[in-house]
Amino acid sequence: MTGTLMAIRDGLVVSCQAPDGHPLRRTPVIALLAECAERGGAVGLRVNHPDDVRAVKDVVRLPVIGLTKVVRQEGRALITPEYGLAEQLVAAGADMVAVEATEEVEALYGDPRALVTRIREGLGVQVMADVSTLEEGLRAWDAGADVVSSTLSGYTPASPGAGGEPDLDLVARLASRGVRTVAEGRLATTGHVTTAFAAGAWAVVVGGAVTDPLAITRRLAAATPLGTRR
Ligand SMILES: CC(=O)N[C@H](C=O)[C@@H](O)[C@H](O)[C@H](O)COP(=O)(O)O
Repeated sequence: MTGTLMAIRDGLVVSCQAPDGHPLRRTPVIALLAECAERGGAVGLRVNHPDDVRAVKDVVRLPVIGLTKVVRQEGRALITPEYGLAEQLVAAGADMVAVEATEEVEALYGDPRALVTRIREGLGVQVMADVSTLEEGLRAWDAGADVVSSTLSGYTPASPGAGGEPDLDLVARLASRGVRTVAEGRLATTGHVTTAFAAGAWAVVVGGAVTDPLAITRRLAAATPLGTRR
């Protein structure tokens, strides 16, 4: 095994993203977040959209897991549901591509396992399959995904939210079935990180807890006497 998978093994990947409408939603800002992550000891980055991938690759040497979120009128955004999007990410310099392998995406775009195979073979990059349940993870792994990530647990109808906590139980269940598994989604403390690795994680991905000062401020402000009275 080579490439990005080996580079991120046992390490921290920082997801450098900001949604539309967020004050940090500017490509140069995303590149600055990536630089902070690199200096802080991250071993990889997760970046949304070819423009941001290109800007980040210009300033850091870390491997980049690229994805493109497809925003829908209703419901959450889907993660790289089409081959053309993966092609653009790789052209922009992505070292690995993250695609969603959920029941939801299957209903709208067809079997994500075919997409996993097509990207691996057609673009020659490793694929991270973002899933929300054990079944989705096992299917993606059987289809040849290089690594499966718990990214979407808590965000699909098939996976009720875990009360704001990361779904490390899913990580443990996938890992115990021999699936190379990344712990991602709502990791916010060093305890989450160590528990994830104890559960068998290959790597961890942390986003908002590192890169979202708006959310961090909201959380801390809510704990003040003023915040609790609101
Ligand atoms: C659900 C979804 O679309 N997750 C996205 C996937 O790329 C990102 O918005 C998250 O920031 C990322 O998964 C890291 O998670 P957290 O920010 O909770 O550490």
